[in-house]
Amino acid sequence: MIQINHVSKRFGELEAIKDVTFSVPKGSIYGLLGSNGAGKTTLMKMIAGIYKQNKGTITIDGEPIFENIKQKERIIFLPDALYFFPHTTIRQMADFYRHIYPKWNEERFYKMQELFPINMNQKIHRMSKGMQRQVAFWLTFSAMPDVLILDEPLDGLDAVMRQKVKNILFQDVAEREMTVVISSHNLFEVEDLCDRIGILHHGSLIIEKEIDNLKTNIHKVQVAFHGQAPSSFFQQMDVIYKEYRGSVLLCIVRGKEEEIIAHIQKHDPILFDLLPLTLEEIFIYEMGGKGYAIENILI
Ligand SMILES: Nc1ncnc2c1ncn2[C@@H]1O[C@H](COP(=O)(O)OP(=O)(O)OP(=O)(O)O)[C@@H](O)[C@H]1O
Repeated sequence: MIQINHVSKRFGELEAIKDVTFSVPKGSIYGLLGSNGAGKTTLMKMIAGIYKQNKGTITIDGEPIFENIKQKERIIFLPDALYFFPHTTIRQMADFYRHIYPKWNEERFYKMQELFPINMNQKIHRMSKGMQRQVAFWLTFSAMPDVLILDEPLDGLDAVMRQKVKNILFQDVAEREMTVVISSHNLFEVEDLCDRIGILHHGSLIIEKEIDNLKTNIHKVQVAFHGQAPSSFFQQMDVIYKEYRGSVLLCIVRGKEEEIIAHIQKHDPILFDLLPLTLEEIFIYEMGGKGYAIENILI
């Protein structure tokens, strides 16, 4: 279990993370979302023990992580910009990982050659960006971390390789209860991978929910009336966005599905549809509610 408790982080005058609290249960996948510069990488670097928070506590299975070698041997942080030692081969990097990570699994490393079709004696710096990312996953999965922190993890991988990596990730979460934190701007991927998400905005956690719960409380409504929508239509409904497309009114509404349907039907619409939102749409409208400009992007 990763526990983040009232954590703040400053860079000089900038408060990059402001009083953030959440937890990630063992054996689950947590998606960290947010606009550019929201603080995702900073938070992940603190969870990985690379940065020290100015306030609050971060623990993994009850123990603080910063400068804790025993804990760090259980964690791997895969940054968006990968780093390998210059001129090393995959085999040489694997030998390095074997000394660093006590749970390194040499048998798994060899077995994964079938999944990552790259010669292990090839020099990594000569490989393409996507191949280097494959190597990073190959080494990471062979190191058998208990906690895996992934910053924009699947960038640069082709569709087949993305699926292979996701399968191993799911397998490690299900079979050995690996705990994963992922940050990504690809919300379709996050939706597919994560059990729970947190949205960061200007360093604060503005939403923190299970993906399934997130979707049950926000809906897209398409409705039309004879003439304009009656003013009472907007009362008693938590409309977070609205836009007219000709005579059709498109709204994003917070609330329970059955209550929204009952309210709308009371107003005798000539057309009415209630549609689910994708995670990408939820992200856009929730961010809109926090002052992030979203005009005319209803999809
Ligand atoms: N080492 C640092 N020194 C000073 N400021 C920093 C440092 N690292 C990050 N910041 C600042 O902290 C804020 C959060 O940055 P961070 O990289 O955590 O955002 P992010 O959510 O990962 O963004 P993106 O989605 O664009 O990658 C930004 O304003 C950034 O300029």
